[in-house]
Amino acid sequence: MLEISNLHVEVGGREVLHGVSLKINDGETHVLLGPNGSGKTTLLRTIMGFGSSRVTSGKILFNGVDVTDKAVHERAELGMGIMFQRPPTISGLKLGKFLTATTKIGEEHIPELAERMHMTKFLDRDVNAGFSGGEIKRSEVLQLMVQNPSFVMLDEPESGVDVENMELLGNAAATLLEKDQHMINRTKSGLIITHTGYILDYIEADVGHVLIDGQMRCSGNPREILRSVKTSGYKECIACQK
Ligand SMILES: Nc1ncnc2c1ncn2[C@@H]1O[C@H](COP(=O)(O)OP(=O)(O)OP(=O)(O)O)[C@@H](O)[C@H]1O
Repeated sequence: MLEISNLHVEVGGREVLHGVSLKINDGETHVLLGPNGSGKTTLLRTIMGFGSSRVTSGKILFNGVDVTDKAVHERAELGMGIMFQRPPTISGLKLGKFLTATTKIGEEHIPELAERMHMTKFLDRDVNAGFSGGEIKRSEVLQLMVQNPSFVMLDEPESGVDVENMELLGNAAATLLEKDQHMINRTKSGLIITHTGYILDYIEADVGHVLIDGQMRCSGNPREILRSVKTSGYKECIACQK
């Protein structure tokens, strides 16, 4: 579904990603770990096409289409969706109107999904205006549910979320990624940034990657990588690479 080759990316005039390659097949979920500031969010924003990230070389193929120079809305049309770590407030735009404008599954499904994400009373509020940390996460996942992307990117879905909301978000993310379907029938793929790995209690991920200083240093079993990082920090990954 997604194939990134030798991607170099500048942000604010400085190269942040130094030749990142990544392949995610149909139905696979990958998790991305790495120290603060290593370039994880930059990678997701670059895949989605946000202008702040400038691709200086390399290529992003999505279902065989070269999207490297495509606009965000074109990538969204092709089936990409992202949950931001810190989404902006959109004053003057009600969440309900936003969902109606962006839905791919039909607006008749919005009330039921809003209810599932405990967001019904937020539909009349401006997008993210005064939302708490957990409410923002629920709003972001609700937006993805109505957009129904085939490639789902989640940037730290666990941060600032209490135990009950984690369960709600984790189960919703599993639905987004069709985790109830057998692998061979699954059409959705995902890339999830996590520091804690809590999301892995709800989503069985297939591959884990470690990004350090803008380079992929390691790929493998996500739970093994997480265990190693929790025990020894990222120095094991650096030593292993060397
Ligand atoms: N607009 C910008 N201008 C300058 N530098 C930027 C800009 N956006 C990001 N950066 C820098 O790029 C580097 C990578 O940032 P990024 O947000 O991708 O890291 P991250 O791995 O997601 O970190 P975290 O785990 O803390 O969320 C950081 O050093 C950050 O300060």
